[in-house]
Amino acid sequence: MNSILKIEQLSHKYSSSWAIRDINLEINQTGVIGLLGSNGAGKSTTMNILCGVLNQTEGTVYINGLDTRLAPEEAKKNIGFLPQNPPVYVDLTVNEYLTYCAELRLIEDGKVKAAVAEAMDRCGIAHFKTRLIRNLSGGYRQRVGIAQAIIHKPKLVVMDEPTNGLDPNQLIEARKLIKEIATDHTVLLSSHILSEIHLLCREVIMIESGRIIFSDSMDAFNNYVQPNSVLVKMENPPSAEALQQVKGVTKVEFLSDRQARVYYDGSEDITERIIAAGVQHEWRIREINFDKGLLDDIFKKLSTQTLH
Ligand SMILES: Nc1ncnc2c1ncn2[C@@H]1O[C@H](COP(=O)(O)OP(=O)(O)OP(=O)(O)O)[C@@H](O)[C@H]1O
Repeated sequence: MNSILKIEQLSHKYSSSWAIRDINLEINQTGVIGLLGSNGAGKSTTMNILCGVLNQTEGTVYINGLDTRLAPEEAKKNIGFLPQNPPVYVDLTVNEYLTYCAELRLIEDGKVKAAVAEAMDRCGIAHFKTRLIRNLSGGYRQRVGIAQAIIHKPKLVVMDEPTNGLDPNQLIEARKLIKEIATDHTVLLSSHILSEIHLLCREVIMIESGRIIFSDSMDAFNNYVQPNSVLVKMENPPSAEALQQVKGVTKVEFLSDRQARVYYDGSEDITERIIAAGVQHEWRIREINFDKGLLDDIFKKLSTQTLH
């Protein structure tokens, strides 16, 4: 059977410098696969090549066994793409825009209506079908972007930083939708936020300076990386001493009035414990994330090794 995605020795050069170098990978299953890398690591370049938006300098991409250079139209039937800034036409209604996308995807005339209805249903936007896209919130626009990416039922759905810029509620909804989409599609999703990849992905591919430095399951990644701090945002924060009373917490640093970096002893249930204490003492916790600063340490650690 053909792999859903196979990349061989992919490299790309913009004018004089290489943005990605010798990327090799193969994906055979549904689920969410994370492409994790800091800004400028080469995520968008890789995704743009996969989706045929950019022509690679060297190497080959196969989608469902089809070489994207030799059979671009056929290969593209198997890909849906949600770019970093989706080209959503704001003067069209949701229904008009998705109908247009379905036609672009060469869905047969008689099947367009049903395809649009199914994509809207799946993305929870059917009730907004006659609304102009300009009048939708960021979260709903993002859903329209996801709907266009799945309208032709591609095997592979590529999403470039899909949760960027969403507020906490929209984030929760977007994650739920992406996980649901991944039950019968392969979703390749990029992010520079480790906690995002942690929450969403079955497998993780880390890219740094245009090269893959780690590629394995999330479990393998978790065994490898031991985060030891979380960032906690609170509306009504306690003193550092009070936070330090939570079992497992080893040190607390306030980064601003309402945000603390909380170091802990590696306990898996540290977030639950902080939340329970927060509820009990009314700290009004708004967000808890594994410390993003940590990513740099992981990159440093991995960059000095050859893990594939
Ligand atoms: N059109 C371009 N012309 C020249 N260099 C580019 C161009 N696009 C990207 N680059 C460079 O290629 C490298 C990889 O960029 P890319 O956008 O793929 O990274 P990224 O991981 O997606 O980062 P970000 O999250 O910031 O989008 C960077 O050094 C970037 O400056």
